[in-house]
Amino acid sequence: MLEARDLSLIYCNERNDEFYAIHDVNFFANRGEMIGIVGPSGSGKSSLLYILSGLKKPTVGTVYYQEHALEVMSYNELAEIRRKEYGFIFQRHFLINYLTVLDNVLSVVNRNDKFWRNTAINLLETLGIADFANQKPYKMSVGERQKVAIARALVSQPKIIFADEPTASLDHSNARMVMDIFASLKGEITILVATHDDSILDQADRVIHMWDGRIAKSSIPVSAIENIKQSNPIMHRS
Ligand SMILES: Nc1ncnc2c1ncn2[C@@H]1O[C@H](COP(=O)(O)OP(=O)(O)OP(=O)(O)O)[C@@H](O)[C@H]1O
Repeated sequence: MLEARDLSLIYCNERNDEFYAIHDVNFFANRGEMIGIVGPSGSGKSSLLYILSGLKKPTVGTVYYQEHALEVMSYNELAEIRRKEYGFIFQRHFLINYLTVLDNVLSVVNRNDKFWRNTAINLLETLGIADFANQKPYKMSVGERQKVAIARALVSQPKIIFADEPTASLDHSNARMVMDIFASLKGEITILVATHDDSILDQADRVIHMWDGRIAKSSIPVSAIENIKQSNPIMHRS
């Protein structure tokens, strides 16, 4: 569904030396997979998400969405894919402070359509913030605003969610709730979660570990191995 070949992203520092934010990365995500991207600060997690979603162009390499190279798409084609098929949760939430919470969530769909309004209200209820629907986001806590951003990413029923530190401002139980929501969506929706906290990724199908812009290793969480064993009697016996 999403594939990247030979990606590098090169910046220049103030002395004009080149350095690699992303270095020779190859990546694929199948439909419905939940993939964690972990690594320390500065290891390239956000850069990788931005490149995979077409928000940033790599210096080298190509990203393919459903086998179409993003680099040959027109600005409008790419914008259309981002609007209809991708959901984004950024580290900065980019909420619109003069709109209500409900209208922020509806800002990515047709806000006058009853179906989307009901979908948005259901999401706010699931996330425990329905009482804030008619409030402005600046009156809410950071964690509550993060949940609004999560509802906005999910409301259009995207095919892929790109989530950059989606639980960063949440306490443990709210982080768990958000990861449970993601886990309930995987299978249908592809979910990429960048985080420095790998403890939230126990329900991921795969975790890739970034280090200095490279994928240092890829691993499968223990719970995902258990699921594979249960669905595969030969593995289960061993
Ligand atoms: N616009 C930019 N100009 C120059 N360097 C940048 C730019 N954006 C990112 N970098 C550098 O690229 C490297 C990777 O950054 P990136 O934000 O992708 O890492 P990260 O793992 O997401 O970090 P964090 O967890 O702190 O968000 C870092 O060294 C960062 O300073």
